[in-house]
Amino acid sequence: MIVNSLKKFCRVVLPLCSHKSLSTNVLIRQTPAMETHFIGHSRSSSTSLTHRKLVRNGEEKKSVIWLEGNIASGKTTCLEYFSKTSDIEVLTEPVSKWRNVKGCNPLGLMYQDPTRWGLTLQTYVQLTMLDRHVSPMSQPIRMLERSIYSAKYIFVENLFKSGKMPEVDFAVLSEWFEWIIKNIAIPVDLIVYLQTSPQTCYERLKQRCREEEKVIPLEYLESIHNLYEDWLIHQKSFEVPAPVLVIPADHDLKKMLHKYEENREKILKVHCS
Ligand SMILES: Nc1ncnc2c1ncn2[C@@H]1O[C@H](COP(=O)(O)OP(=O)(O)O)[C@@H](O)[C@H]1O
Ligand SMILES: Nc1ccn([C@H]2C[C@H](O)[C@@H](COP(=O)(O)O)O2)c(=O)n1
Repeated sequence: MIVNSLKKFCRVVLPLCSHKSLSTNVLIRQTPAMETHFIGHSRSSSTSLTHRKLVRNGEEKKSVIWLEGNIASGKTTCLEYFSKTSDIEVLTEPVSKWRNVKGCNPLGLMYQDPTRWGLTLQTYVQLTMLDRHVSPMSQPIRMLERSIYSAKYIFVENLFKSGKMPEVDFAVLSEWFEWIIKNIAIPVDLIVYLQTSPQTCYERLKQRCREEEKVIPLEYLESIHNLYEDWLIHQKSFEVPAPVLVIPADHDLKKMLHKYEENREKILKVHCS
């Protein structure tokens, strides 16, 4: 019955979108260490629904950029910076929902007991991120904090690989994820990866002092970091659905704001290409 409802939903949503595939091959341009660089888009995927531009019945083309990075790498701060630009809409992760769904806190529960609550949180993350991905765009460019892809390839994967998610929970989440990306258009034109050291994130996490995250050890951030590097830098773990722009992000705030400005054109060029 759920599958039928989703199929019905797709019949409504999918006609709003047209899919345009990129024909680029893997291209890694070598640059000096710590410089911003692009990593080309690999079409290793088995799905034909990757990399697409959202076109709504003859309206102008819209572009979607995902901002990816470790916990407390500075994604929200970066989005805040770009939110001041006209023509860009910024969607942050719905963390407030993850902390409060009908008075319950799945994020907090997950950190307290990942084996029991990992599935609960990640099911909700999957739903709320999907809602973000298919919501109508109000501007020509959308910058979205993370994605349904990183939820699965980084966070669910980490729970499972570290032995904290039962096999059956992982199997159910995986089937849901595969069904979603096969049947629902998830637009993306560019992935911006804020590349930080786990140590930097650890310090920023402590400084941010989110109650639920007080239990996070450095090793957790190291695991998330390694999964991100394998996915977006080495491109050896999972499908990468768009080209990747890597921005080294260990610098202080002032330098980072400067770097965002330096990269503005590269990021926004995606809309003209
Ligand atoms: N370049 C930076 N240098 C130092 N602190 C930073 C920098 N960028 C962000 N912060 C701080 O680090 C914490 C995490 O940043 P945030 O943007 O919330 O990360 P994320 O959204 O990736 O979790 C916040 O307290 C923020 O003010
Ligand atoms: N699929 C996900 C996505 C995020 N989280 C956690 C990680 C953080 O504690 C919090 C928000 O992340 P941030 O924006 O601060 O990087 O949500 C998760 O467990 N699973």
